[in-house]
Amino acid sequence: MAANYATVTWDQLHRDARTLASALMPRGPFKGIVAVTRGGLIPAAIIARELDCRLIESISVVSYAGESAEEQSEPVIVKPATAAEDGEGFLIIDDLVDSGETAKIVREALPKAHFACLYAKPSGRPHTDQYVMEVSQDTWVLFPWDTAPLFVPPLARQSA
Ligand SMILES: O=P(O)(O)OC[C@H]1O[C@H](OP(=O)(O)OP(=O)(O)O)[C@H](O)[C@@H]1O
Ligand SMILES: Nc1nc2[nH]cnc2c(=O)[nH]1
Ligand SMILES: [Mg+2]
Repeated sequence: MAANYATVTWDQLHRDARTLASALMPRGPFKGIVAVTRGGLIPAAIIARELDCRLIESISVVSYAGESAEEQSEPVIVKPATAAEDGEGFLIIDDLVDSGETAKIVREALPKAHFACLYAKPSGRPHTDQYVMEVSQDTWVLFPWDTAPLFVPPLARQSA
């Protein structure tokens, strides 16, 4: 279990993706973007719009989860990014790097591509070329697609 949770709203995610797009501008234009499924899909769509990039490829990576969603095993590429070849001129987008294992396997497949993500935990930082915000290793990031608003009873009505 993570010690902390950081909730990212749709607004915040959109702002952070635009911030990343802006930081990526001087490195472009890119031949195309490779989205790392599934978490990289929405950030990649926002960044592709800002960079006016229309060639979008995906690399499908699956980490077969353990008992809890926060336990992950070795990631496996189940669909390669064929259109990106060795990655030259391409931008890889994921939502975050945590252990860095996903980024490592994706970069091995596309060694010449530039890797960028929104959030980076310390262990993942060496595996990304760029990120927007650092998050501590003991924080679990809750993305808007993983969460829903929930009724919370008033404090006065909660039993001890
Ligand atoms: O640095 P790591 O420890 O490898 O963790 C980061 C990866 O974990 C999450 O994906 P996940 O495997 O949960 O799958 P999803 O993107 O399909 O939700 C996230 O989207 C990153 O791709
Ligand atoms: N949603 C989510 N998925 C992850 N995969 C690895 N780390 C994380 C995290 O902090 N949040
Ligand atoms: Mg992912």
